[in-house]
Amino acid sequence: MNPPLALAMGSSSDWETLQHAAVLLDDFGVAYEKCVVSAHRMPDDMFAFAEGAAARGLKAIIAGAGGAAHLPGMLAAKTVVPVLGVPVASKHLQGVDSLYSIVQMPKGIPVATFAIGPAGAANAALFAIAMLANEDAALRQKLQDFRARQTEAARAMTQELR
Ligand SMILES: Nc1c(C(=O)O)ncn1[C@@H]1O[C@H](COP(=O)(O)O)[C@@H](O)[C@H]1O
Repeated sequence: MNPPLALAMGSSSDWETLQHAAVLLDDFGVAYEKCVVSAHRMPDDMFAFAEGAAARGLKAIIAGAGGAAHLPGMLAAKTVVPVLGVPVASKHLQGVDSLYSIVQMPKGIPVATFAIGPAGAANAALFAIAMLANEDAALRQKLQDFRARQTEAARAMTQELR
């Protein structure tokens, strides 16, 4: 069976950020493909990737990119598979450029946009898991268990103050 999710990124340098999504997907036992597919460095490959996404059975694409981050929007332009955009922190503008590039999509081609950096990558994975959980009761239970553990960990924080 083909994996339901893809992690796409503009450069291998984005993996440091996107791996925070991968770790969560691994923990939840959700399969994914991963690739570097830059919109401006390899546009033909990026088009082929996006055009084949639905036929490969992808249910969502988590796309991370930094700087002038065209990738999530360009993928969304070429497929109706939902694209979850992760702004990667950039060297000079700390990822504000990436965030604005991804979040400010003109009306008509949406990209769901997450926070800059590792937290955004992790939340994109959790969001994708929640989407898949709509059709998968076991996965929904895992997500609820994850939330319950997180709540317990947060409650335990008060004890740490003593
Ligand atoms: N934003 C994009 C795209 C794109 O949007 O197509 N392709 C590469 N990049 C970004 O360039 C940054 C620097 O890349 P290098 O580290 O390879 O120089 C990365 O964060 C990547 O996402």
